[in-house]
Amino acid sequence: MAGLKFCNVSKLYAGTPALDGINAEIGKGEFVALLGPSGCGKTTLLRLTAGFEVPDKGRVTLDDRVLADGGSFVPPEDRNIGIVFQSYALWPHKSVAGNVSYPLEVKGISLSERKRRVAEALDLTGLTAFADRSPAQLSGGQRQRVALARCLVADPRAVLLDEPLANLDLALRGAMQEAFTAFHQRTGATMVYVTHDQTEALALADRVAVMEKGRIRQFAAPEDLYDKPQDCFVAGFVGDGAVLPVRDASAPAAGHVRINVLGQEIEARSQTLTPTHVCVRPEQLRIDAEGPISGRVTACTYQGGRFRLTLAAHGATLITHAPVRASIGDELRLSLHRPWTFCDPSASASAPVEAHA
Ligand SMILES: Nc1ncnc2c1ncn2[C@@H]1O[C@H](COP(=O)(O)OP(=O)(O)OP(=O)(O)O)[C@@H](O)[C@H]1O
Repeated sequence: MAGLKFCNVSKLYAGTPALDGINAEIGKGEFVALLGPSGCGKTTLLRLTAGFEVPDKGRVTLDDRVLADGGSFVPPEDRNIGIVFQSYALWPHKSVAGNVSYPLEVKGISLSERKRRVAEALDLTGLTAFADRSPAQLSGGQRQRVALARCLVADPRAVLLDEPLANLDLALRGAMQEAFTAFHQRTGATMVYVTHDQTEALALADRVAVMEKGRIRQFAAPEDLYDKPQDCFVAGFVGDGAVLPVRDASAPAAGHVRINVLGQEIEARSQTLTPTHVCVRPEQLRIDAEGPISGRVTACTYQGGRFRLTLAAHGATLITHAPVRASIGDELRLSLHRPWTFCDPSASASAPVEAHA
């Protein structure tokens, strides 16, 4: 399996950029998720990789083979890239084995070789027992696994997955996420997975590219996106919590700053000496009878094993977790523990941003 590289790739629709100068490298065998709000360009980047779209600018390479670059363009059928769609796209009149075998028949592979490769793909996707069933006799998750097996049987150099779990219910999505992870570990395939569901992206991928308005805002491991977001968009889009402007930063030691936030001077983590914002995750804001910050509960929702509290404090909206239910209007004391700061001069210096739940 090969690595994918995007150099300064742009795509315009009617003069409006759907992709705007994408630079990214996806390593051989890496599982990468493209995450972002609707319309940010995730599907366009995937379609461009598959060869269904031609970039207006830039170069796409797979394992050092140029797929698209100015005048040169490799058509989809010659890229050897597998694609799994949300809609499964199975042949209804063919059996599971027949569906999986089809790409090999088209390539003129011999019957014995086809049988061997189909058996291997069915085994990898846990479908051996369903080989003779028709797609109509399968659940949604099983159909999606047939689509995955059919894509893999051709031994693609990379696998692209476009919101493959969007049509499944929550329980099945969880089971399929585990199936994808197990599958990736067994095959070592290079996988690019499009989703607007951050839980799915953070759970599955080695690295996540967070996109907004046709650009990649940050491309990092899930834990780094959550713990060390580089700008207000990523801090607000990934994970829960609040993003607040900071004042009067000073740097006592490398990796640390003292900042003024919520009326307190506190120590925060930082890679910059001049932070403009702080990202406060719920676990960094603790209910603490001795805490210096006062907050009023404005919402309380049960999240299974804990309550999520929304609080108004110093003109900002904060999020924390509590083991017991709180009432709207309760006044709580809070303390803040080593949040992460970053420099994002393009964001408004005074407007607090509430992160996504
Ligand atoms: N064929 C097209 N013609 C014109 N505009 C398009 C076309 N395809 C996509 N766009 C526009 O390009 C932008 C990026 O679309 P894209 O489908 O890549 O977004 P996305 O991040 O995949 O969104 P979603 O999560 O809703 O699928 C959007 O503004 C969209 O309206």
